[in-house]
Amino acid sequence: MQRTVVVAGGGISGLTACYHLVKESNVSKVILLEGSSRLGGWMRSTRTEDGAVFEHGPRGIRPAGAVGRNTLCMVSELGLEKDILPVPRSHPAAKDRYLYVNKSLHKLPSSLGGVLRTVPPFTKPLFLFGLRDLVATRGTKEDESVYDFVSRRFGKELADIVIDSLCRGVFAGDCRNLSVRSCFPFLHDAEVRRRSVILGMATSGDKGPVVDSHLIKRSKVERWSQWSLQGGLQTLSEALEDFLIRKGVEIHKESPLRQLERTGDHRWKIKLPDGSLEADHVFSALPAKDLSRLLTHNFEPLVKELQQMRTATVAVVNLEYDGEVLPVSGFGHLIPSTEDRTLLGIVYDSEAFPEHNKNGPSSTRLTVMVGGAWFESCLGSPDTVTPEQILEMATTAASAQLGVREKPSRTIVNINKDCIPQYTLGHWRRTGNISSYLHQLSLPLSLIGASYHGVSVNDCIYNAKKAVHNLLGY
Ligand SMILES: Cc1cc2nc3c(=O)[nH]c(=O)nc-3n(C[C@H](O)[C@H](O)[C@H](O)COP(=O)(O)OP(=O)(O)OC[C@H]3O[C@@H](n4cnc5c(N)ncnc54)[C@H](O)[C@@H]3O)c2cc1C
Ligand SMILES: C=Cc1c2[nH]c(c1C)Cc1[nH]c(c(CCC(=O)O)c1C)Cc1[nH]c(c(C)c1CCC(=O)O)Cc1[nH]c(c(C)c1C=C)C2
Repeated sequence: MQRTVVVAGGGISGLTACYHLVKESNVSKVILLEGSSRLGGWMRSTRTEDGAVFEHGPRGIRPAGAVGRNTLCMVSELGLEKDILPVPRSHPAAKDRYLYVNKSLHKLPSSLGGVLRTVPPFTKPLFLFGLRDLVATRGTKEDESVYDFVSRRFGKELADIVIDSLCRGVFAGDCRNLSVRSCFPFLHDAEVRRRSVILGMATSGDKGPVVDSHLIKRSKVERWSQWSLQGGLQTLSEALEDFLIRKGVEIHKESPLRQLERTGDHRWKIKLPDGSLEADHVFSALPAKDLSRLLTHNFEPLVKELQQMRTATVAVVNLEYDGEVLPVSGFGHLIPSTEDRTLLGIVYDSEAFPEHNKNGPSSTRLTVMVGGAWFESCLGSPDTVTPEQILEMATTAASAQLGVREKPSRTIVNINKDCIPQYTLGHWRRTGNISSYLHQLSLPLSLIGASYHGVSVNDCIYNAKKAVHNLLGY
């Protein structure tokens, strides 16, 4: 096909779209336009001279489900099997997760015994919350906040402690504003199908396509919970970049799109700071807000929907300490908003991926996550808060919550502005309206990226592939 396709945005979504465009189609030209000086977007790892790796964005990918298997297939095709660092489900860094409530750490139950007895910070055994779900009636609203849904089906205590924390640990968001239908579609579907979340999930199975590869089989046999790569997850975006260069994709860094408009002959004209180019089809892998700023007034209905999409800012603080300083082993701990609104949680990175520790004597690496949906109300504008302020909060938290009295030997602070989309109430309607609009106008525009149908790396990769397949008519 004699066509030029432009992919806007070189995060993991845009890179994956280019990957499938050159691998599976005969599009004559693929052009990737990235505004910054590097590819990968939020997938960003710092590698130090003494061998340590620090993640500033995603740090672990789940192998489970259709989306998890799809990512593993791409990893194999890119020749990265040798670089995989798996964490088995039996490892403390997979099964031991903590909540910081009433100024102390509480391990979340990971066995049946723990669910049957009362364990702090809860006032009754967790299975009793489940009994309520089995008898609760089906909800009547088209959409509901995650908080309201869980309070209604499992009770307020579970919503206040567990669900509040979970939403902070995945979306850095407030469960009172997030949509259950869009953030946790399996919960919504389970209620619709079986009237009970527990029954619905017990009977849902894994309906993804049956793809099997050596790596997928290995992930099942070794029962992986999550994985990373030697050199950090940035190794994945770098491998994609190398592949695209080899396949002749035109990659333009420091080329932020300024405007996207239609030409008289139904093509796109893309304005860049130093000129313009034309394309037959555009994949936008940009955050929704950024895309809304590029579209001219002819696309007002689309712009309006995109403008309503919200994001949250997270300050990510990497701390390294000499020696083993943690009082517990595990994945990390989350802090419910009732305990501390500003501090979201702490990941114990060196537990899951000791391979990323510096060479030589033992060390501990932690990541403290700060702000999220509470950033502006607690800390003010991300443009005025200083890295020193954030670092002070992070080291104080490590000291108060984990008893780490030592001074960190290395620190890195990043204020990731607008880094996580917030699927608020009605998100499903907004994405539905956008699809109908693009379809009605037969616009040669595909929207991919974390803004729409899932924020995890797996979701971004899966949805980018699906959009390319839709274009190719698969
Ligand atoms: C702190 C943090 C921790 C996370 N942890 C995990 C985790 O453990 N596991 C997991 O699965 N997921 C995690 N995620 C989520 C996941 O990393 C992201 O959702 C995903 O990387 C988003 O990828 P994307 O390509 O859709 O968007 P982005 O990474 O935002 O990429 C968009 C790209 O578009 C570019 N751009 C913007 N405007 C323009 C323009 N006008 N012209 C050209 N280019 C432009 C940007 O520079 C950027 O490179 C985490 C995210 C964050 C922020
Ligand atoms: C405290 C803030 C955050 C932590 N991680 C993230 C934020 C905002 C981002 C994030 N974490 C996960 C995902 C992907 C979800 C997926 O569907 O694959 C994203 C975008 C994984 C995750 N992390 C935690 C949970 C419960 C999950 C869900 C999936 C899983 O069970 O693995 C817990 C958790 N996250 C953070 C901490 C400190 C923490 C503690 C237990 C950091």
